[in-house]
Amino acid sequence: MALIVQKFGGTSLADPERIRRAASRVQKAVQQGNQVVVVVSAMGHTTDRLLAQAEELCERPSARELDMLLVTGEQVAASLFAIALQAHDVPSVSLTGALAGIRTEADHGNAQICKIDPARIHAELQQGKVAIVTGFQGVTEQGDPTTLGRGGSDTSAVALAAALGAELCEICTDVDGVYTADPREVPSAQKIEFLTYDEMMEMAVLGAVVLHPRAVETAKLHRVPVIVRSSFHDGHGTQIGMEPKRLQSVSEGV
Ligand SMILES: Nc1ncnc2c1ncn2[C@@H]1O[C@H](COP(=O)(O)OP(=O)(O)O)[C@@H](O)[C@H]1O
Ligand SMILES: N[C@@H](CC(=O)OP(=O)(O)O)C(=O)O
Repeated sequence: MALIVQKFGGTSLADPERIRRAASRVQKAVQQGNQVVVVVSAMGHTTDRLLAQAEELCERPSARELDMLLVTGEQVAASLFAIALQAHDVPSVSLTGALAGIRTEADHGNAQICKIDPARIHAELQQGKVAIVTGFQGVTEQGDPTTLGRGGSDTSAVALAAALGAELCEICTDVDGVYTADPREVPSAQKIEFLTYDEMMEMAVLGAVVLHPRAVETAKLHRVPVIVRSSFHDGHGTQIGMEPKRLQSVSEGV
C-alpha cells in the first residue's frame, strides 16, 4: 500500500462539479489500495476576491488579519472536498493547517514552514480515511493562522509528503505536465517527460508558475518524487526527481 499526496490547485476546484471530478480521482486512487492525503487550494479566484474585499475596506489591511481572512478560502475547499468524497462513501476528514500539525514562523503573508507534526494525519489514515488538508496555510506557536505566500499550496503538498514519508507527491493542475514554455502562451511548447530538481527550479524561478520554487526547493531537500499532471485527464505528466524512474501517476495505476 502506497501513501501518496495529491494536490489540487484552485482552477481544478473552481466549482462543485470540478470538485466532484477531482474527488473521483482521489476515490480511484483509494480503490487502487493507496492511502491518500489531499492538499487543496482555494476554489477558483477566491483568494483574489478576498484580497479585493479587504482592500475595499482598508488601503493597507494588517498582515495578520489578511491571513485570518485568506485561510478561509482553503477551508471552504477542503470541507467541500470531504463532503464530495463522503457522498461516494469514501471516508474522509478535512483538516486545517493547524489540525494537520503545520507549524510556521509568524511572518504573516510569507510564512515559512518550520515543523510538521504528522500524528493527526497518520491517525486519520490509520482509520481508513482520506485526509484533506488546506494548502497555503499553517499556524504559529501561539496558534495564529498564517499563509505561505501566493502559490503556497504546492509547498504545503511537498512538505507534507516529506513529513509523511509519502512515496509520491502529485501536483494535479489544469495542464497535463510541465512544458518547455507556458502552453497557454506558446502553442508550440513541448511537454517534458522528466526534469531534475535543478532543471525544474530554473524553470520555476524564470516564471513557470505550474510549480512554486519553494516547493521545488523542499522536494530537492527531502528527495520527494513529484509528478505534475492533469487533474482531469489520464497521462504520464512530468516527473521531477533526481533521475528518471519508473514512477507512474496514480491515474495509470501504481
Ligand atoms: N512551463 C510551463 N508548463 C506548464 N504550465 C505552465 C508553464 N508556465 C506557466 N504555466 C502555467 O501554469 C498554470 C498552472 O499553474 P497554476 O495556475 O498555479 O495552477 P493551479 O491552480 O493548479 O495551482 C497553467 O495553466 C499554465 O498556464
Ligand atoms: N489560494 C492560494 C494558494 C495557492 O497555492 O493557490 P493555487 O494552487 O491555485 O495556485 C493562492 O491563490 O495563492
